[in-house]
Amino acid sequence: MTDALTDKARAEALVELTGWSLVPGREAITRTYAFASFADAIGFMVRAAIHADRIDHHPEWTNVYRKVHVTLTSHDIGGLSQRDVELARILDKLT
Ligand SMILES: C[C@H](O)[C@H](O)[C@H]1CNC2=NC(N)=NC(=O)C2=N1
Repeated sequence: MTDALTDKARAEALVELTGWSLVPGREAITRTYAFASFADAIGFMVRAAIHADRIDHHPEWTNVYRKVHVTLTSHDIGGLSQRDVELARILDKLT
């Protein structure tokens, strides 16, 4: 379990996490990744899934052809936590 981000930590995270934005009306952040091919998008999802499971924090996501839409929130606390920031950093590194 983890605590909700403070307003300051949330603002700092959004500055650092280029390409991520708050989901209107939700305690969640979102980013869309675009890949060169469907195979690249699925390859990303497979690698990301292994990392997500390792840190026990799991994305909400959908794939449409070459794109992967990711939403991160901490269901346990009904809000944003450092675990969302950690997973966002990991996903960004995988691309
Ligand atoms: C018991 C287990 O650690 C929790 O249910 C984890 C699993 N993965 C999770 N993933 C996400 N995104 N939010 C959670 O609150 C969460 N909780």
